[in-house]
Amino acid sequence: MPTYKLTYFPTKGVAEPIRFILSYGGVDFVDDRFNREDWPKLKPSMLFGQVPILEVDGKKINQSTAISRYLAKQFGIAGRNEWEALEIDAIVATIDDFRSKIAAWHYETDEATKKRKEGPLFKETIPFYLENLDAQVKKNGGYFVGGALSWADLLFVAMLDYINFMAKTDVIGKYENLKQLKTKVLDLPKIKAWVEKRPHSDS
Ligand SMILES: N[C@@H](CCC(=O)N[C@@H](CS)C(=O)NCC(=O)O)C(=O)O
Repeated sequence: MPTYKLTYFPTKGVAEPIRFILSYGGVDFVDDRFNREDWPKLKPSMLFGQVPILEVDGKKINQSTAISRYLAKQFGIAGRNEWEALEIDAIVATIDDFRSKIAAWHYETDEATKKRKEGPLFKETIPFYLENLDAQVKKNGGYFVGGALSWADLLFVAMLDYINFMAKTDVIGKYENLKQLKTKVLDLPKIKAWVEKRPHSDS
Protein backbone atom coordinates (compact mmCIF):
# COMPACT_ATOMS: atom_id res chain seq x y z
CA MET A 1 0.00 0.00 0.00
CA PRO A 2 1.51 3.38 -0.97
CA THR A 3 1.89 6.16 1.58
CA TYR A 4 -0.21 9.28 0.97
CA LYS A 5 0.24 12.83 2.23
CA LEU A 6 -2.17 15.59 1.25
CA THR A 7 -1.11 19.21 1.77
CA TYR A 8 -3.69 22.02 1.81
CA PHE A 9 -5.03 25.01 3.72
CA PRO A 10 -6.85 24.15 7.01
CA THR A 11 -10.16 24.03 5.12
CA LYS A 12 -12.26 21.68 3.01
CA GLY A 13 -12.12 23.69 -0.23
CA VAL A 14 -11.05 21.73 -3.29
CA ALA A 15 -9.10 19.23 -1.16
CA GLU A 16 -12.10 17.67 0.56
CA PRO A 17 -13.08 15.47 -2.41
CA ILE A 18 -9.57 13.95 -2.26
CA ARG A 19 -9.95 13.37 1.50
CA PHE A 20 -13.34 11.73 0.88
CA ILE A 21 -11.96 9.44 -1.83
CA LEU A 22 -8.91 8.44 0.24
CA SER A 23 -11.24 7.71 3.16
CA TYR A 24 -13.60 5.72 0.96
CA GLY A 25 -10.59 3.70 -0.22
CA GLY A 26 -9.83 2.86 3.40
CA VAL A 27 -6.24 4.04 3.21
CA ASP A 28 -4.39 6.03 5.84
CA PHE A 29 -3.17 9.42 4.75
CA VAL A 30 -1.33 12.31 6.34
CA ASP A 31 -3.78 15.21 6.36
CA ASP A 32 -1.20 18.00 6.26
CA ARG A 33 -2.88 21.36 6.97
CA PHE A 34 -0.70 24.44 7.18
CA ASN A 35 -1.48 27.74 8.91
CA ARG A 36 -2.64 30.49 6.55
CA GLU A 37 0.12 32.82 7.70
CA ASP A 38 2.73 30.29 6.55
CA TRP A 39 1.40 30.20 2.97
CA PRO A 40 3.66 32.91 1.45
CA LYS A 41 6.68 30.98 2.71
CA LEU A 42 5.36 27.63 1.46
CA LYS A 43 3.98 28.75 -1.92
CA PRO A 44 7.31 28.72 -3.84
CA SER A 45 7.86 25.08 -2.86
CA MET A 46 4.47 23.91 -4.26
CA LEU A 47 4.03 22.67 -7.82
CA PHE A 48 2.73 25.65 -9.83
CA GLY A 49 2.61 27.58 -6.52
CA GLN A 50 -0.72 26.06 -5.48
CA VAL A 51 -2.36 23.41 -3.33
CA PRO A 52 -3.67 20.74 -2.92
CA ILE A 53 -0.55 18.66 -3.44
CA LEU A 54 -0.66 14.89 -2.97
CA GLU A 55 2.49 12.94 -2.21
CA VAL A 56 2.33 9.27 -3.15
CA ASP A 57 5.35 7.43 -1.76
CA GLY A 58 7.10 10.81 -1.69
CA LYS A 59 6.26 11.69 -5.32
CA LYS A 60 4.39 15.00 -5.52
CA ILE A 61 1.47 15.81 -7.81
CA ASN A 62 -0.90 18.79 -8.14
CA GLN A 63 -4.42 19.38 -9.56
CA SER A 64 -7.31 18.17 -7.41
CA THR A 65 -9.47 16.68 -10.16
CA ALA A 66 -6.62 14.70 -11.72
CA ILE A 67 -5.69 13.43 -8.25
CA SER A 68 -9.30 12.46 -7.47
CA ARG A 69 -9.64 10.58 -10.75
CA TYR A 70 -6.36 8.73 -10.19
CA LEU A 71 -7.42 7.62 -6.70
CA ALA A 72 -10.95 6.74 -7.80
CA LYS A 73 -9.49 4.33 -10.36
CA GLN A 74 -7.54 2.57 -7.61
CA PHE A 75 -10.69 2.21 -5.52
CA GLY A 76 -13.06 1.04 -8.27
CA ILE A 77 -15.32 4.09 -8.38
CA ALA A 78 -14.30 5.53 -11.75
CA GLY A 79 -16.94 3.86 -13.93
CA ARG A 80 -17.46 0.30 -15.18
CA ASN A 81 -16.48 1.17 -18.75
CA GLU A 82 -15.00 4.03 -20.77
CA TRP A 83 -18.40 5.62 -21.40
CA GLU A 84 -19.23 5.75 -17.69
CA ALA A 85 -15.75 7.15 -17.02
CA LEU A 86 -16.52 9.90 -19.55
CA GLU A 87 -19.92 10.59 -18.00
CA ILE A 88 -18.26 10.91 -14.59
CA ASP A 89 -15.66 13.32 -16.01
CA ALA A 90 -18.45 15.39 -17.59
CA ILE A 91 -20.47 15.67 -14.40
CA VAL A 92 -17.34 16.51 -12.38
CA ALA A 93 -16.51 19.29 -14.87
CA THR A 94 -20.10 20.54 -14.59
CA ILE A 95 -19.89 20.63 -10.79
CA ASP A 96 -16.63 22.54 -11.20
CA ASP A 97 -18.34 25.08 -13.49
CA PHE A 98 -21.12 25.45 -10.91
CA ARG A 99 -18.64 26.01 -8.07
CA SER A 100 -16.62 28.49 -10.16
CA LYS A 101 -19.70 30.62 -10.89
CA ILE A 102 -20.52 30.85 -7.19
CA ALA A 103 -16.86 31.52 -6.37
CA ALA A 104 -16.71 34.35 -8.92
CA TRP A 105 -19.51 36.06 -7.01
CA HIS A 106 -18.23 35.19 -3.52
CA TYR A 107 -14.69 36.46 -4.14
CA GLU A 108 -15.79 39.59 -6.08
CA THR A 109 -14.22 42.57 -4.30
CA ASP A 110 -16.11 45.36 -6.05
CA GLU A 111 -19.33 45.72 -4.05
CA ALA A 112 -21.35 47.25 -6.91
CA THR A 113 -20.38 44.44 -9.29
CA LYS A 114 -21.16 41.85 -6.61
CA LYS A 115 -24.61 43.34 -6.10
CA ARG A 116 -25.27 43.35 -9.86
CA LYS A 117 -24.24 39.67 -10.19
CA GLU A 118 -26.30 38.51 -7.20
CA GLY A 119 -29.76 38.40 -8.82
CA PRO A 120 -28.79 36.41 -11.94
CA LEU A 121 -26.64 34.03 -9.87
CA PHE A 122 -29.29 33.16 -7.30
CA LYS A 123 -32.38 33.43 -9.51
CA GLU A 124 -31.05 31.80 -12.68
CA THR A 125 -27.59 30.18 -12.56
CA ILE A 126 -27.81 28.27 -9.27
CA PRO A 127 -31.35 26.91 -9.90
CA PHE A 128 -30.39 25.98 -13.48
CA TYR A 129 -27.45 23.84 -12.35
CA LEU A 130 -29.27 22.29 -9.39
CA GLU A 131 -32.38 21.37 -11.39
CA ASN A 132 -30.21 19.62 -13.96
CA LEU A 133 -27.98 17.92 -11.40
CA ASP A 134 -31.05 16.76 -9.45
CA ALA A 135 -32.68 15.43 -12.63
CA GLN A 136 -29.52 13.53 -13.52
CA VAL A 137 -29.47 11.80 -10.12
CA LYS A 138 -33.18 10.95 -10.44
CA LYS A 139 -32.66 9.50 -13.94
CA ASN A 140 -29.66 7.43 -12.82
CA GLY A 141 -31.13 5.52 -9.92
CA GLY A 142 -29.99 7.84 -7.14
CA TYR A 143 -26.41 8.47 -8.32
CA PHE A 144 -24.90 10.76 -10.93
CA VAL A 145 -23.80 7.95 -13.24
CA GLY A 146 -24.87 4.39 -13.98
CA GLY A 147 -27.01 3.70 -10.91
CA ALA A 148 -23.89 3.15 -8.80
CA LEU A 149 -21.62 5.15 -6.51
CA SER A 150 -18.77 6.94 -8.30
CA TRP A 151 -16.24 9.59 -7.39
CA ALA A 152 -18.59 12.20 -8.90
CA ASP A 153 -21.01 11.52 -6.01
CA LEU A 154 -18.23 11.73 -3.42
CA LEU A 155 -16.86 14.93 -4.99
CA PHE A 156 -20.25 16.64 -5.05
CA VAL A 157 -21.05 15.88 -1.42
CA ALA A 158 -17.51 16.69 -0.27
CA MET A 159 -17.72 20.05 -2.03
CA LEU A 160 -21.14 21.03 -0.65
CA ASP A 161 -19.93 22.70 2.57
CA TYR A 162 -17.56 24.94 0.60
CA ILE A 163 -20.29 25.77 -1.95
CA ASN A 164 -22.83 26.48 0.82
CA PHE A 165 -20.28 28.63 2.64
CA MET A 166 -19.72 30.75 -0.48
CA ALA A 167 -23.44 30.96 -1.35
CA LYS A 168 -24.35 31.56 2.33
CA THR A 169 -27.26 29.12 2.03
CA ASP A 170 -27.94 25.38 1.84
CA VAL A 171 -28.09 25.27 -1.96
CA ILE A 172 -29.64 21.78 -2.23
CA GLY A 173 -32.40 22.56 0.31
CA LYS A 174 -35.33 21.86 -2.02
CA TYR A 175 -33.69 19.29 -4.32
CA GLU A 176 -34.88 15.92 -3.05
CA ASN A 177 -32.66 13.68 -5.19
CA LEU A 178 -29.52 15.63 -4.30
CA LYS A 179 -30.50 15.57 -0.62
CA GLN A 180 -30.94 11.80 -0.74
CA LEU A 181 -27.59 11.45 -2.50
CA LYS A 182 -25.95 13.52 0.24
CA THR A 183 -27.48 11.32 2.95
CA LYS A 184 -26.39 8.15 1.15
CA VAL A 185 -22.79 9.34 0.80
CA LEU A 186 -22.56 10.62 4.38
CA ASP A 187 -23.96 7.27 5.61
CA LEU A 188 -21.15 5.27 3.98
CA PRO A 189 -19.29 3.92 7.04
CA LYS A 190 -15.83 5.11 5.95
CA ILE A 191 -17.11 8.56 4.98
CA LYS A 192 -19.03 8.79 8.25
CA ALA A 193 -15.85 7.94 10.16
CA TRP A 194 -13.87 10.57 8.23
CA VAL A 195 -16.48 13.31 8.77
CA GLU A 196 -16.53 12.48 12.50
CA LYS A 197 -12.77 12.70 12.90
CA ARG A 198 -11.84 15.56 10.52
CA PRO A 199 -10.87 18.92 12.03
CA HIS A 200 -13.63 21.53 12.00
CA SER A 201 -13.65 24.14 9.26
CA ASP A 202 -16.48 26.29 7.87
CA SER A 203 -15.43 26.19 4.25
N1 LIG B 1 -7.16 23.66 -10.48
C1 LIG B 1 -6.45 23.58 -9.23
C2 LIG B 1 -6.70 24.88 -8.47
C3 LIG B 1 -5.87 24.95 -7.22
C4 LIG B 1 -6.14 26.24 -6.46
O1 LIG B 1 -6.81 27.17 -6.94
N2 LIG B 1 -5.60 26.28 -5.25
C5 LIG B 1 -5.79 27.43 -4.40
C6 LIG B 1 -6.52 27.03 -3.14
S1 LIG B 1 -8.13 26.42 -3.51
C7 LIG B 1 -4.44 27.99 -3.99
O2 LIG B 1 -3.45 27.29 -3.94
N3 LIG B 1 -4.44 29.29 -3.67
C8 LIG B 1 -3.30 30.00 -3.18
C9 LIG B 1 -2.51 30.66 -4.25
O3 LIG B 1 -2.78 30.50 -5.45
O4 LIG B 1 -1.56 31.40 -3.87
C10 LIG B 1 -6.92 22.36 -8.43
O5 LIG B 1 -8.11 22.00 -8.54
O6 LIG B 1 -6.12 21.75 -7.72
